[in-house]
Formats: sequence, C-alpha cells, structure tokens
Amino acid sequence: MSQDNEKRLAAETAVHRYVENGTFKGGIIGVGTGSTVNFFIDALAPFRDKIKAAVSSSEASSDRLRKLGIDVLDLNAAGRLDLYVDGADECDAQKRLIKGGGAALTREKIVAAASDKFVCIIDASKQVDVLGTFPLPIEVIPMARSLVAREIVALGGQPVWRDGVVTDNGNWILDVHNWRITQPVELEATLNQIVGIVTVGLFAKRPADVVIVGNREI
Ligand SMILES: O=C[C@H](O)[C@H](O)[C@H](O)COP(=O)(O)O
Repeated sequence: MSQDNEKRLAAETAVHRYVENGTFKGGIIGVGTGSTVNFFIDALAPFRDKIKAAVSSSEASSDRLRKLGIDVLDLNAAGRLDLYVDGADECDAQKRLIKGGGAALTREKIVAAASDKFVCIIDASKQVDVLGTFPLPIEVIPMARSLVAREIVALGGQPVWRDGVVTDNGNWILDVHNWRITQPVELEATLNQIVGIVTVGLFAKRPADVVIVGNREI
C-alpha cells in the first residue's frame, strides 16, 4: 500500500472509531496539521453534525475545516477538548513523538495539553525504535536563533535553520540533525530550559494516548 493510502486509512480509522462510533459525542474536537490530518478532515465531512466545533493547530487546517462547514474556535473560548487527532513525523513504541515537520509544533503542543485524549495517525514509515532520524524541529524566537543554536551544539546536536519558514506565531525553526534521542523525556526537559526556545517538537512528557497505523491501533 502506498504511503498516502496508509495515511488515508489511518485517518478514516480514527474517524470511524472516535467520531462515528466512539465516546466523542457532539463535543469540540482538536485537529492538528499536515497531510495525514488533511485526510482526517476530509473524512470528517459526513459526520460534521456530530461535531459542535473544532480547535485547530494551524491556519491551513482551520481553512480546510471551515470549507467543510465546521466551526473553528479559539482555544480560549473552547476550554478543555475531549479529543485531539494529529499526525507525527516519528513515533516510538512508547508513543513518544517527533512533530513539527510542518512547523505547527507550538500550537500542536498546546492543543495536545488541552485535550483528554490524543489520537495520533501515521503511516508505518513513521515508526522507529529510537527517535531522532527525523531532524528534531525547535521553534525559536528569531533574535535568539544563534544563541539557541550554540546551546544545542554544546548538547551534541547539529542545528540547521529552516531558512525562509516563519511559523504561525511569527517565529523561526531550527531542525536538529544527528541526534539519537535515547532519553526523550529528559532531553525535552533540558531543551525547555534554554532561553529563546518557544517549543521543542518532542512529545515525550505528553505522548500520544493512542496511535493508529493504517487500520491498526497500538
Ligand atoms: O508540524 C506539523 C505536524 O507536526 C505534522 O503532524 C507532522 O509533520 C506530520 O505531517 P504529515 O502528516 O504531513 O506527515
């Protein structure tokens, strides 16, 4: 099966299990960002009546949801969310993730923190034994880019500025290459202490609750 078909299958499985038949009844849904989530948004269309509204992690997803007639709320107005569905760039056996390939990591981490259940939808290529083959995205305040990069080098990483990319929050992204992340919770905590870092694309302290790979739930 192609990668796109696996993404579509994971997205449709999430809609089937958690929106069509699940415990999610007419509430507000958190929706992430990326190509897998685009399949999820499209698969939501027949069930829009089961959704009161959505909170989204990017302008792109908000536009796509609105085009389907789904209201998009500000998180401050929505409060706590029952369910959050999003993709990932890498996922280990403990459901810890690397996210931010599409530069949406900060809003994604906020929506994940506000949600009771985080369902992650991926294709099999995203599953890894040890996180870090995919370069770790880190959102930084623009004026602190070099400062943060030097701190990361001191920690053994190789940061590369994603030149030309500005996040929805007006910040920049450093992608950290060649980091075999054997202790994700500890690394996330260490990076969170560096002044100038807004968000680290490691979702280890708050991993996914459920991961759907194709039509398998793990
Ligand atoms: O910033 C983007 C997000 O973290 C995405 O969820 C992640 O990059 C996966 O994207 P895709 O579903 O396109 O592979």
